[in-house]
Amino acid sequence: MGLLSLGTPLPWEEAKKHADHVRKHGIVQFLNIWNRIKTRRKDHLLWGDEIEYIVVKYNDEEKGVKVSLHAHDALEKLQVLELDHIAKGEVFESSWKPEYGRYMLEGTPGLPYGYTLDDILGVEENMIRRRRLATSMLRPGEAVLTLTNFPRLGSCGFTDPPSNATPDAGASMSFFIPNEAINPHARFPTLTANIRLRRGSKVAINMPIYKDKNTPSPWREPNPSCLTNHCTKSLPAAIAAGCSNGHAEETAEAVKKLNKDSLPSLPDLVPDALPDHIYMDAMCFGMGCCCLQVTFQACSVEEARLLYDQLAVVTPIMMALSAGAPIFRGYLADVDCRWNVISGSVDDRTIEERGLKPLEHSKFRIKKSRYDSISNYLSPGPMYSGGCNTPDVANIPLEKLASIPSKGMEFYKDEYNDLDTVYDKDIYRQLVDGGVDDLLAKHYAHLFIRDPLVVFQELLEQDDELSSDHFENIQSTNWQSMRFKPPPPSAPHIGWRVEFRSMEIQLTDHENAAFSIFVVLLVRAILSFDLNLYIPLSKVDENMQRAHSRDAVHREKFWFRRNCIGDPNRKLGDLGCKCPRVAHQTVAEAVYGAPYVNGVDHGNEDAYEEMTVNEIMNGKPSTNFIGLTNLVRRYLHIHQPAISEATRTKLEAYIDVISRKASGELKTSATWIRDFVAAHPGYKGDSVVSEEVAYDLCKAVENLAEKRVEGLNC
Ligand SMILES: Nc1ncnc2c1ncn2[C@@H]1O[C@H](COP(=O)(O)OP(=O)(O)OP(=O)(O)O)[C@@H](O)[C@H]1O
Ligand SMILES: N[C@@H](CCC(=O)O)C(=O)O
Ligand SMILES: N[C@@H](CS)C(=O)O
Repeated sequence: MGLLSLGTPLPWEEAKKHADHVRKHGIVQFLNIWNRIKTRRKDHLLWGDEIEYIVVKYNDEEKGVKVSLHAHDALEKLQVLELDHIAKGEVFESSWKPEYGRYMLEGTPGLPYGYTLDDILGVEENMIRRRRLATSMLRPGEAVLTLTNFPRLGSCGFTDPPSNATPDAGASMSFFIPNEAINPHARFPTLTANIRLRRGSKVAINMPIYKDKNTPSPWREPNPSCLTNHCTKSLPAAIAAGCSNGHAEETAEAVKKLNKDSLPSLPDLVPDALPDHIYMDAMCFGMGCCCLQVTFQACSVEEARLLYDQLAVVTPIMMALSAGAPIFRGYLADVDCRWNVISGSVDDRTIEERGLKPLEHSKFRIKKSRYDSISNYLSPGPMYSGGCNTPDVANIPLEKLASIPSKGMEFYKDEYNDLDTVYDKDIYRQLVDGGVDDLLAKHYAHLFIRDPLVVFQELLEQDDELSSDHFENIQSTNWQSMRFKPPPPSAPHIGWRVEFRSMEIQLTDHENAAFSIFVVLLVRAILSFDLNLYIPLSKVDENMQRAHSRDAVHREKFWFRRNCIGDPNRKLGDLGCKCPRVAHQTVAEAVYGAPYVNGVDHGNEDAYEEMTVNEIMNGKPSTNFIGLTNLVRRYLHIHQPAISEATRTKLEAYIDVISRKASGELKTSATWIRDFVAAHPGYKGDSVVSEEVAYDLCKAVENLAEKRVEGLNC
């Protein structure tokens, strides 16, 4: 959930006139923050998770399931409860925010978790209590699910209470998504409308259909009956108004041929709808999906930059492992993740920016949607990363660190920052003149090529010393696989944070806890062993696409470093370890249990290769690659005497979930859902997920999460 400012949102024609103002002041606001706290050190490694929920409403007699638009009322009750506690000066155990869908909730811990390993063990319990609390606010017949996508989102009559799509009006002008399904907070409909208007057409998302034994080939989606019933009168106008997307001539032809009594297949009617694909035309199809995000506070800006980079490499791997979205609009898709759907759902680039026409009115050719994988690494490299953890750099002022001419800096920039990312030169100059180094200036000058999408009349003029609203406006509508978050000016106690954003929500709290805790422990291992996970960003992008495909854990390989150990001879004490028992150990001793032998352990220092998820997570003995789960285990092992046996056993149980998902012993959520559909007696092998199948699926997911049935999967 992003910036929730309130006021009168400007329509796109007005908002765009203020884009330069928002950008310019946004950068001034960032510079004010930067110059105030860039040298701040020794913040604690706090962290928190964000869980997104879908609320469904069952009709047990008819075996029906809808998304419940009353979730919004439950959210209001949750927020009142939270505010009551705050008014009494108490901390409430959870915090609740709106999300894009009116049928969604977002819950976080009331306060971020602390940095001890015992703190980590409270996470699952907190998630369980959050689920119970949210459930207690529901109406009869409703349930809270942690399901990445509601399987029939956008199918006929998918909301409770019923509502109709209005393709000739409303924020998204969707054939499938009614306005009522969108959260009424001004941010969400305004984002929706302004993305469409800026783009010059509706968004167009096409996910390949999963070809089952009875799925026709080629598959041309019949016009959904709801489209026929509700929209025939206004359809020609709606298609012409919302759907031209650079195909104006084809659209005009389709409209001419339109016969209201016998509608042709969807691709015949709507030029954006591709044969053999599930077509989606609205922001809700993506932003109405649920994810699991984890935010970390780093001890310093340098450490935050390092974590941003290293974790970015891991985002596709964790996405593949957490895959949970095999069904869209009531059809089985040949993909397992939400990522490309969301990416398409907020793709506000104009035709020129997308490279379909020469640049005339737009300023840049832009390769990616606002929602996508990161485009720049931020850290000059592990050797300068240690921040407050590394005694030998802890006392060097940041200005000096950034200006040290180093082979490392050149190396990381040239070899790994290889996406040739477009950035705004004027903003880059504004940042550099304001004291920001090249890498960070390029990062923000890239994010700031985007226009602000939601501009509130009342918030145009701000005190740039006190507010970061203009900065957050652009920052929070760059939805990338990682987010680098400066401290807000209003909360001086908060430090530099990074947000890990690629994971899909898991069906159970145990799995959500396992994924969150694994990323937390990986952060510890990265910092303790000064790991080096860098590969070229172009390879990270390739990995992101591979992670998206069906059963990527078994069927794909991913680029990864053969050697993750930065400097095997470095002493743990030099990396900030204060424990006298292990501080004298080298990284190689800690990781491999033996001193480093040149060339034997690591081969070519900088090589990367394609590995399966199992190899990346559990190790590849033939190349001595230890695997991320084992690195995490080694981190726990070296601290063994300080960790109680009980804590160690519980942590191992979480690591084990990840390890067994990687090995295929446990199914991903997506595979579990696919298998459920395939085995359902009502499924006809034709890729169609009927409401009856969806009902039983939602019930099964609810039972699994509520532990009414023994963990089928975990
Ligand atoms: N100082 C902190 N250090 C680490 N994590 C924090 C800190 N403060 C809050 N968090 C955690 O960060 C997560 C996101 O909280 P935040 O209030 O930043 O949400 P947000 O603005 O909705 O973020 P985003 O829009 O980027 O997802 C929560 O899990 C919260 O517990
Ligand atoms: N729901 C979105 C994330 C929304 C946000 O950025 O807060 C997702 O699944 O990735
Ligand atoms: N929830 C996301 C997408 S609308 C945001 O507010 O940024």
